[in-house]
Amino acid sequence: MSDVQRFDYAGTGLEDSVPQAPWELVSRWVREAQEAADERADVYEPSAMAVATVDRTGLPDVRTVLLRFLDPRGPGFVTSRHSQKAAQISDTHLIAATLTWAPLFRAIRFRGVAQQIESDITDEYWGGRPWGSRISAWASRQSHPVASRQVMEDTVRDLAQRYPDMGNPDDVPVPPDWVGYRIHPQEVEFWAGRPDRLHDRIRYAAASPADLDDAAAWSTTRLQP
Ligand SMILES: Cc1cc2nc3c(=O)[nH]c(=O)nc-3n(C[C@H](O)[C@H](O)[C@H](O)COP(=O)(O)O)c2cc1C
Repeated sequence: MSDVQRFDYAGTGLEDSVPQAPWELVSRWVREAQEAADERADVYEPSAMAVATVDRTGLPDVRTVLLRFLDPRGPGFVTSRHSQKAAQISDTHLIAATLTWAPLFRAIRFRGVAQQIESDITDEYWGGRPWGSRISAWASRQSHPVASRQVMEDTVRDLAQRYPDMGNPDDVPVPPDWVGYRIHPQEVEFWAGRPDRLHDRIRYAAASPADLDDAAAWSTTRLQP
């Protein structure tokens, strides 16, 4: 890695005066990343979010999911109750995540507890997914072993016959393992890359998990890069 390319970061700084609660910045940075992805080839999958959980022995785990819900209660994603992450959430409730937009020199980190998202919200989202994705979700017992790819493809073929694509959101029923989690945060940190690695970091902290727009709950600290 010694020949790694080095280039300076020209992110927009976080001035000393930031909003009292993190919601305004979270929603603005997510929106700006999505707008940048529409306009720039170097910004793609702006919703990709690394989500860390902890198992019952204290061993951390991390994987990428897509940010699918964002409101003042925190960022949310969908997954399977069969997954390793769901088991870890059930065991410890602890969760952290980061959204990183390297070409924009920006990142946001969240730490907090996982909350299950209300099923009317995740069911509605289910109906908007492409038919093939809905079939694949039924076919997969996420994070469990399978003998071969052929086994999965055979399962998909059987399910496609059972739930054919009629072009309707309810062609494929919501599977029982379909679940969404949100990160109800206790800490939110904004990172803005600046020239000469003199980056900006502003951390919002609350005494306990709080809504992102609850001005009374949050205090801010500037951290050294
Ligand atoms: C770009 C990208 C997006 C992904 N989105 C999701 C997602 O939204 N939900 C999900 O359960 N897995 C998603 N995955 C797969 C996960 O990274 C992971 O493999 C899977 O959830 C199983 O993780 P677990 O065994 O730790 O539970 C995505 C992977 C990538 C690379």
